[in-house]
Amino acid sequence: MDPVTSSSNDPMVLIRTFEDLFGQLKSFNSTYGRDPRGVDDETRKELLEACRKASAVLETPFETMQRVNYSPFTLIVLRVATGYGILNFLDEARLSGVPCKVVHLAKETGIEHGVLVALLDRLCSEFIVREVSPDEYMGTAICKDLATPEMIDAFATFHDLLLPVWSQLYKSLAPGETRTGWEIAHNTEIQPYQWWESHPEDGALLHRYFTAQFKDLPSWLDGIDFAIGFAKGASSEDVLLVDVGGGNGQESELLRSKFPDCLGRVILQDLPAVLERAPELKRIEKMAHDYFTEQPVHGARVYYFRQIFHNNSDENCIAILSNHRPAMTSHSVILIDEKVLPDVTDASQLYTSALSLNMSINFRGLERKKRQWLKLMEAADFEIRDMRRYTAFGDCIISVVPRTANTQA
Ligand SMILES: C[S@@+](CC[C@H](N)C(=O)[O-])C[C@H]1O[C@@H](n2cnc3c(N)ncnc32)[C@H](O)[C@@H]1O
Repeated sequence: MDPVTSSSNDPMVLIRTFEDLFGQLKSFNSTYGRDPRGVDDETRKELLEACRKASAVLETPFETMQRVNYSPFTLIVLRVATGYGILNFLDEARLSGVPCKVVHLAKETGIEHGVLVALLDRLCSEFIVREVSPDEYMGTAICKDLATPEMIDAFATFHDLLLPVWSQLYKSLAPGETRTGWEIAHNTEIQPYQWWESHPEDGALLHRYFTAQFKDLPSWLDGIDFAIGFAKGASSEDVLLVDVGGGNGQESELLRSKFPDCLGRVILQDLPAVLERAPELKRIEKMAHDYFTEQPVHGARVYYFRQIFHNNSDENCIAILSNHRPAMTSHSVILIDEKVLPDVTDASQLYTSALSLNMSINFRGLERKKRQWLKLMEAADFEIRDMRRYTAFGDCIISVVPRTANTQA
């Protein structure tokens, strides 16, 4: 049903529906403490979507306009609140039961009293904080989840590195404009990953974010049986996995920790500056390599790409695949760890549609729908052997091999 145009014919039915719903939501809000025990994730997500739709329909045009216009402040306020440690003070207040006074926060952060109150009021309206009495606040259960080092990095990445670039999308789409949002925002032709190589602080922040962002979700190794499917019969000289563009190497490390008995080498490849900063990991070899040049490691069981193809246009992806074809033997497979979006969109695409725009604005890349993956592999002359979803956010492990078999053993 179209949520905007449809309406009930009978006002009494509508009034009763409002009353029932309001009563149920009030009861839900007073009993549900951010604890989904007993409710399956599918049901939780469906309810979330239904609430979001209901909330969009309930808004007046003025409310919609103000919500949209001020929406960047959610990120901006959380950047300040995590970066200045405000959420930590408020979470301590929650734990101790003693509210945190604005004068205390002003002294600790150096932020002016009036600005702090406005920040805290915004956090209250996001249900992250609650006002206990005038000028006294306390964190909620949501505050606890956001007051972590990983969240500081996440909000800093999006606020400092991405938000200024996103705001150039409109300009980048103007007739005759060929630059991406990234190129306009930075007034450069240097592409993001090359630029970050010479901006070590930003590069390190970004890679900390990449390392941590999915740590609470199932992993690609929950989607496949690596030991049976790929490592069977491998000797210690064989290359088990090449983690192409593997960043800090957390996925290689995960493989080693989940399958400590699998024989074979694990090689982490990325740009030189990234590998210099990456931690040393046990039983993982580092090798600087540009994936736009021919893959030097021949005959690996698996060439693994997580979040590489979405950073690249179809043309670039075809070049990357072509650069791997000569290295692959009949034992080799490419595993692509990426989102496969549904061919028909739905309201649950709130996060993934924004992710796709982010890829386009920065890299001329995109999150691909199933039909786009099929078309890309067809154009690259690769065959999709398997496509397995392992999270509720469309993350899939896609196994591909060259369609024209390599003549090597
Ligand atoms: C989105 S990150 C993904 C990192 C890692 N695979 C992960 O999932 O956490 C993309 C990675 O590709 C690397 N990269 C970008 N261009 C590259 C190139 N031409 N050759 C090799 N690696 C590259 C980046 O340095 C970065 O580590």
